[in-house]
Amino acid sequence: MPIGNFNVIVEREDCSASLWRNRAYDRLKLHLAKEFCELPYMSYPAEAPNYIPKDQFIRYLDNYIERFNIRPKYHTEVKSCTYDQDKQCWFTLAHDMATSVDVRYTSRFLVVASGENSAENIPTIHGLNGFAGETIHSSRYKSGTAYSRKKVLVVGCGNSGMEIAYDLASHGANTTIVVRSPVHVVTKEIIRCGMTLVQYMPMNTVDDLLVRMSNSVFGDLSRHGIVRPEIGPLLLKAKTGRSAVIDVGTIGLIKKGTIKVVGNISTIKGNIVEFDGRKASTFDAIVFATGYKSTANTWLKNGESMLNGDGLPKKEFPNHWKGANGLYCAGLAKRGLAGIAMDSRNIANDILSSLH
Ligand SMILES: NC(=O)C1=CN([C@@H]2O[C@H](COP(=O)(O)OP(=O)(O)OC[C@H]3O[C@@H](n4cnc5c(N)ncnc54)[C@H](OP(=O)(O)O)[C@@H]3O)[C@@H](O)[C@H]2O)C=CC1
Ligand SMILES: O=C(O)C(=O)Cc1c[nH]c2ccccc12
Repeated sequence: MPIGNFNVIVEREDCSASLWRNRAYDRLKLHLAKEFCELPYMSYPAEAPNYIPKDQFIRYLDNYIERFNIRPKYHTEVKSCTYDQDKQCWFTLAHDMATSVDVRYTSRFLVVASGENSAENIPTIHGLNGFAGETIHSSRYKSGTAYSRKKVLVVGCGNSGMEIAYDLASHGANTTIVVRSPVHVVTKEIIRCGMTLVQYMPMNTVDDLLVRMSNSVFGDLSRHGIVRPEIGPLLLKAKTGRSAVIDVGTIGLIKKGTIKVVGNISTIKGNIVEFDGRKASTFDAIVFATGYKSTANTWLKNGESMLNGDGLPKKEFPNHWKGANGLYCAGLAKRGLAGIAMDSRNIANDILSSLH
């Protein structure tokens, strides 16, 4: 039956908790099909330190759904989720983008797993509206090919900014990156080691080790404008949600002078960007690798028991993952991969116990 812009509504009762728990995966695969294959770490030259062949990554995803018997619902966008007090269930309106069909799900449980990294966050910067060049958020960045020989400023030195800066420089862009705060640069082996050890040892002991190992790999980067935070990488993640950055080759290019590091932007005038404590430069393009916002509050209609207006949990960790009426959230506590794993276990156990 036609409703608004949509063509057909299909009634379905088979929505399981796992389907919603895996909404993030669903989105990932959708992106993969359309865009991911062109993202920086897929397009690195094969000799780059962390190069992952595209087919290997896709194989990993396929193995994952097979191993856990997940049936992802691809190309589907959730429009709204509302709790129906009378029927005591969650009512979800979704849109199948492949067929332009609307699908209605009813479920006893609803798990919000749409992530902290949902909508682009672009900061307010004086003069940005009048910037004469191109501006793009990291979420829409695909490859450095189009930026060859251009002067590009990357704003933000999280994992996105550092990867994109490497990709731009590898494609011959004259690349500068804004590093405004202290950051922990690590290797993927070091962070993996830390995530394993912290399951058995105190966090500060592990953090000490991670900082020592990282310093021995990268040396003191302060003369290049990169300073370590006072607290270790794992505690920083737990306290502030800020991730360590896995180097993909960017640090080598910074040391060589191929990628330049600058401090915070103070103002933009035409195509001239001025920085704190440093003279201004002109740029052809600015890539905003300035992070994301949750958007769960836009489609979750009566989730006040769990989320605030920013689409993040109201309750403090570790009690953030459960709302009222079978509502849960996984991966919204800014606790990284370990936090997501913890949420998933709590939610699965809670659902299991309420089914008995
Ligand atoms: N290969 C991987 O594993 C990858 C993982 N990720 C993950 O995805 C998530 C999102 O990452 P990402 O997109 O990098 O976003 P992040 O939120 O991690 O980083 C945003 C960066 O932008 C900076 N920033 C924000 N506003 C400004 C501003 N006005 N001026 C200057 N700098 C600013 C922040 O600095 P400040 O700290 O000062 O606020 C921070 O360095 C993270 O968890 C990350 O670890 C992302 C890419 C690849
Ligand atoms: O779990 C997190 O988010 C962490 O901060 C540790 C971590 C796991 N995988 C990563 C990839 C890039 C940077 C940090 C991590």
